[in-house]
Amino acid sequence: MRTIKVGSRQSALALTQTGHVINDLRQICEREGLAFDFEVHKIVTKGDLILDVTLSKVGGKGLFVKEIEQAMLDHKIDMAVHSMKDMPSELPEGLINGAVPRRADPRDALISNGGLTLDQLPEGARVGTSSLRRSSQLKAYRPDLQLESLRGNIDSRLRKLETEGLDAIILAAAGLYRMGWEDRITEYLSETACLPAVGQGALGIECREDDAELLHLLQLYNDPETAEPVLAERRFLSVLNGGCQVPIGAHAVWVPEEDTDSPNGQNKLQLTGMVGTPDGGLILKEALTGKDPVRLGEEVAWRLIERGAEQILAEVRG
Ligand SMILES: NCc1[nH]cc(CCC(=O)O)c1CC(=O)O
Repeated sequence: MRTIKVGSRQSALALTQTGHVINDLRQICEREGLAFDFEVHKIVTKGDLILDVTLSKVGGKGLFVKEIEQAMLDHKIDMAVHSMKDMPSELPEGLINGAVPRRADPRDALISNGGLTLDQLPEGARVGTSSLRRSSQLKAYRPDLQLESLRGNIDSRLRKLETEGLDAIILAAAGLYRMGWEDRITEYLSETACLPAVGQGALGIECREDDAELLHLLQLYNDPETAEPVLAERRFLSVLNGGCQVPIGAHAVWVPEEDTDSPNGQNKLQLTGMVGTPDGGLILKEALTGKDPVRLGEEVAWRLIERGAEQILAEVRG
């Protein structure tokens, strides 16, 4: 019996996600007759220590994962569960993404006081979000809204809806579901109003690339129907050299291929990508379909680059 040491951040969401994954893995082990046990090791990351600072000011990709990756390389832990949208596009030498489990709801959710939808919020309403992607798109959709910075873990963000006198906040639906707090959701935002972050709602499971035993288990947990769209989104992001601190969004879904004789209707991917200015004055959006997730991600990124995406991003990074 091997005990897999699972590293996790201490936030309620991270520990809950890690717990869900361990439950799933235990079930696979039972079904397949594999002898693994699991124990959680809590790790404090740089991102956790500066939760009250606007992330775009701190900069640096992978603020929440560096310490965890070092512990893995040092064999202090064997694997870690990450929110895909917090995972840097390039992993350090020696580590790989061993599985992408089935994706949860990728949409952003509005949590408002009094149950008002985005369209019903009063003129000049104060909406909390720390994400440039969300504020850019919301300002484009409703230029009258006052976007306020909102940082912290999702539990403290929900509290701030009351304590900071905000009219509404925006959070990822997936995080609320995993915490069992989906009853707080007032409205799921459409992709027209707010295209989600790359990888939103998906998890990634990182481990050492030479850990064949663990990789065998993780392969049984991988969901290709999630992994491929997420790969397209992540390729898109890395061509634009983005992270979660720039106003970039993307979402890929499976769509039926119209021009096929196959009775089952073979599927292809449809990727929508966006880059916006922080003030919402300009939102560039492109959607394409294709079979190869990597090429699709690149093509959507190139289309946006042709339309000036790199100038927008250069200004944001300024
Ligand atoms: N940036 C923090 C973060 N990372 C993952 C989630 C939610 C879960 C997910 O998107 O998978 C959140 C909170 C949020 O954006 O509301």
